Amino acid sequence: MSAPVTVPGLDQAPTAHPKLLAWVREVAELTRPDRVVWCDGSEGEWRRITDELVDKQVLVRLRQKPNSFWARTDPSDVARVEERTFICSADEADAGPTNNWMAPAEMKQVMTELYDGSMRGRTMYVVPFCMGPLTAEQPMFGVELTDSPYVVASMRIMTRMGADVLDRMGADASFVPCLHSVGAPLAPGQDDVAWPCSDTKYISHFPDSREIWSYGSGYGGNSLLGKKCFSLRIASVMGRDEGWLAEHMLILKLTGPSGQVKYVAAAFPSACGKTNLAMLEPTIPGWKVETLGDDIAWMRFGADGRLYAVNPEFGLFGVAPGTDWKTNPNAMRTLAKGNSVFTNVAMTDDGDVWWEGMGEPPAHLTDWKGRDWTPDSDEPSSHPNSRFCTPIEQCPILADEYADPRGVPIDAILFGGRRKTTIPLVTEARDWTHGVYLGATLSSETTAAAAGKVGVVRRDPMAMLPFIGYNAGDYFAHWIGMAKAGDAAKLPRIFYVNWFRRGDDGRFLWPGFGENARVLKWVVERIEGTAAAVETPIGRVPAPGSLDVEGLDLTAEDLALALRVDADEWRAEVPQVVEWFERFGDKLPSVLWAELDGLKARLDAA
Ligand SMILES: Nc1nc2c(ncn2[C@@H]2O[C@H](COP(=O)(O)OP(=O)(O)OP(=O)(O)O)[C@@H](O)[C@H]2O)c(=O)[nH]1
Ligand SMILES: O=C([O-])CC(=O)C(=O)O
Ligand SMILES: [Mn+2]
Repeated sequence: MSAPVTVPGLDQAPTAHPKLLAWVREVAELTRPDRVVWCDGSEGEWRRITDELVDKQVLVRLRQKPNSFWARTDPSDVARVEERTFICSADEADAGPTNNWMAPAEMKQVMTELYDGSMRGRTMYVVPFCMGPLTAEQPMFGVELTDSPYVVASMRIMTRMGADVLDRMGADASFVPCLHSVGAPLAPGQDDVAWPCSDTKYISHFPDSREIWSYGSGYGGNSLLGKKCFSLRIASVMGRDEGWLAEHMLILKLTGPSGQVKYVAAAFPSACGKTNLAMLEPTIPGWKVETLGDDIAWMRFGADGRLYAVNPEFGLFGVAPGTDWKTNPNAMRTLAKGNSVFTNVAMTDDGDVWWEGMGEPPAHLTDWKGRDWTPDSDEPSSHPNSRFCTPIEQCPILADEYADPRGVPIDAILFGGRRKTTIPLVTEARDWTHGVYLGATLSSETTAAAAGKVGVVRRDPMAMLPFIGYNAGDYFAHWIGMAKAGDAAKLPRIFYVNWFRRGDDGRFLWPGFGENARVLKWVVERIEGTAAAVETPIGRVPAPGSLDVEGLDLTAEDLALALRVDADEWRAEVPQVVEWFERFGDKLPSVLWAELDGLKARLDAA
């Protein structure tokens, strides 16, 4: 046991919450920071922290965007580390076959040794935050203790953070304790590096006690603990226990030409198009999209039996490359307002940001590793997982309902992945169970959003593979069971989309982006019963002529290829699904095996 210590700031707590006070003291005594700062989320605090980061050359102030900054990480610390992410449930079976597991006591012992003195020479910030509106009946509080001022600045953008939260917490609200250290203590007089981190990394979750311990990485998904760690991994466990869903989904509001409004949630794996769809500018006249969320949806049934979704986040943490005035003008408008942090993109000579996909590159840039870059350089100027972090309230098409703690009633759920072959542009599930089957067997090619090989097809159920905080077999059963909790007639309809199918020559068959509004239109017309579909072994696809392609520059052949259901390709998929399902043993709901049997029978008859 460490003796009680005096740490400047530790006792200046603007709260009387005994549990919070005790925990902050305990962590300070373990990690030994030079001082403790209780964050109030104010403008002045933001200025102090960003000024200090600019002084230390961790951030560069952008001259072309107001109150915005350029950050470069250590080249080794650029993405989520799934290999180092752990679900430490008391019972190993509760983590299931898709998660890394270690016993909670063992993990705590390992990490306590790592945290011992890990904040020496640094400031420990206390960041009180709330996921979802503070006006919710039961606000979802978290407190992150971190030795990274970059994390504090980013948390202020991504969450509702600061004094209001602490006030609302009072003296007894429960909160999720989130401990984060970059794992790079400084000896007296030792110079700091621009991006401290450690080769040893652990992103650990304790679902039984609802705690998060993160060590060694400063990168977004590993360090902004309100996001993937709390709002998906821990919240999915809360949802299992309390009868709701925490999902990796965007939320959008779609208004059609006759004024009809539909709310759509869509789950695509990381770097597979959520932010783009959430901010879509429809190419078809009379249709309008408004944004509610671009990454996470918490969904629960309302008293009226409908499924309501809330976006727990306060900012956008979007993939930079590919974002441009043509593909996502609303993101560009959001960023133009400033107040943003850009990480691992390139900087122009006049102090703006640049990344691949923005059109003609300038003659000279500073690349994400800080080197001179010209169009002749061998490597891209920006890391493929470089990100913008920007306030969602700056989004010019943010829907009014965003701030409503009741959320919006979801009419359709889309599942989607990145597949070069096999998966058609859009398929409608026959019913809820079939929809859950489509989600449970979702597959996608891996992207740069996680460390590891890119382009490998893997199953990514509901786009939640790296984010389900418990046994995925139980998670499927939870999804199936949701049908009973709600009003069956009012359940969202489920669809499966793929914007990424390619021709033999490697080009995308479907133009995507704003043109995806045409698929949304078909979805709405299916719900309203006005669009035709054909039954296929895998589900319902648009009948010829039912997908609006008027004015679209797309050959009939490419459209047919994008929509095609090829029985041979699907027969090849079946053994992969069998192998996938077998991993869950008797945890897999038998209705999913029955769905697979049905598919096999239909393919045999095809
Ligand atoms: N071809 C094609 N590419 C797309 C489409 N939508 C998005 N992309 C590209 O896919 C990449 C990722 O898109 P995002 O919208 O940022 O993906 P995301 O799902 O929000 O990613 P995370 O923030 O990691 O969860 C970007 O490079 C986009 O340009 C589309 O409809 N067609
Ligand atoms: O979590 C992150 O670091 C970024 C992100 O949104 C994802 O990878 O899905
Ligand atoms: Mn995104």
